[in-house]
Amino acid sequence: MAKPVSIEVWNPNGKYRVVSTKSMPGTRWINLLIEQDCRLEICTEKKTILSVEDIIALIGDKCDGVIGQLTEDWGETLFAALSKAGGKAFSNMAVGYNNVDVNAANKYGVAVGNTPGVLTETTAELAASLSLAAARRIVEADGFMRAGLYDGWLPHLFVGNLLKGQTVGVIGAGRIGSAYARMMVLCNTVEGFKMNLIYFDLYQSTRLEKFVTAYGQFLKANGEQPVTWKRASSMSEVLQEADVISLHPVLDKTTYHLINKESLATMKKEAILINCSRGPVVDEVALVEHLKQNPMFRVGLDVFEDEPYMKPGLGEMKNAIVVPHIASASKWTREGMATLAALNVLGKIKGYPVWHDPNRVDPFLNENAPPPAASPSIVNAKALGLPVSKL
Ligand SMILES: NC(=O)c1ccc[n+]([C@@H]2O[C@H](COP(=O)([O-])OP(=O)(O)OC[C@H]3O[C@@H](n4cnc5c(N)ncnc54)[C@H](O)[C@@H]3O)[C@@H](O)[C@H]2O)c1
Ligand SMILES: O=C(O)[C@H](O)CO
Repeated sequence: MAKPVSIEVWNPNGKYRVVSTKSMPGTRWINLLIEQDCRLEICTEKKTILSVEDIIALIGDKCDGVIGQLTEDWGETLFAALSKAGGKAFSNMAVGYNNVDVNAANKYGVAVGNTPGVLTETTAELAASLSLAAARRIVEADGFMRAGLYDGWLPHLFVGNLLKGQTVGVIGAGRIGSAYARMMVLCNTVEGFKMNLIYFDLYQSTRLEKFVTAYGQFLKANGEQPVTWKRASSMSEVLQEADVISLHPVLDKTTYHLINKESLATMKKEAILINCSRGPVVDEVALVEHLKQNPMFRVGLDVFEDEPYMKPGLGEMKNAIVVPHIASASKWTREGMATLAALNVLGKIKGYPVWHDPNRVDPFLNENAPPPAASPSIVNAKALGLPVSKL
């Protein structure tokens, strides 16, 4: 028998039982559920990553829906348990759902939600921060100051890279990759870094191309060097040409170890590599070796191959900046992710249709109006034949 797991209960007499495997930021998501007659149980276990057995215990005998986390293994076992308990909905509190076996969810008729859009800019900002920190060696310089090593200005002290006029490469120019590219090239209110853009994606990003073209024209009209863009025909073209490369694809079998010993060898010796997508997109052992061999090559990593661990040697590399998967960690975004995840589950429980455009979820995030009667983003809506909202 599974060990009981500690919980906090909201609205004990609610008709629908919804479980959240973690406490999530904000209270709007809680209020939205309890106003719609849900009994909400939030797991309060102290351990960071719940096991499949813990989650089975949380699901229990009757459960209408679960809000879960990207650290959990949502496969056949959990979807079978949820379905047996009468559950019809699961939502990750994340846009990435490589921890979810969507085929298993389909088999048990469980809708799978994710939280796109609300984290696009926040994640892109962290990728941009890592790019700047790596280019200007901020973490190294901070450590130097704290160690009391600074004894006066020197011409060679922590010389880094000027981004202006260099080329930024983006692999995976979807929502986040495009937002990052726009930040590195141009910006609506300030000048941006005026980098030229090269990107590789399975699909053309015409919106991004238009932005960069318009900014290039603006610069030219003002007597400045225009920025340029190029859609690469292969990832290797980006790796060879770009000075800063940021990874933003989904993780699947086409992107596993996209960056490996061979592809690293094709990059510029002083290139900067940023990963805010998923750890296994990079072969981390090969990366550590590359960092050792190329001290001017720098990386900024938010995600790791075997989270929460780093491969041996990575933590000692001065040319690596490492942060603990915090790219979406702004208050507004995390509260919004919680709201979207809760509404995904609630929508399915209430029999609402699925929102027609998961790239435009703003109406669900407006705190001053009730959310639309729809699930914001269900990734297997088509496979389950769920109706789409006409709102
Ligand atoms: N570090 C974090 O905290 C954090 C936060 C948010 C998202 N993410 C990760 O970022 C990913 C992207 O999020 P998004 O909202 O931009 O998703 P998105 O679906 O808008 O973009 C993903 C892009 O990857 C492209 N792609 C897929 N396979 C590819 C391949 N083989 N080569 C090149 N491009 C490929 C797709 O065509 C798409 O344009 C998520 O799946 C998630 O894993 C991480
Ligand atoms: O996929 C995601 O959403 C991130 O990894 C966490 O925000």
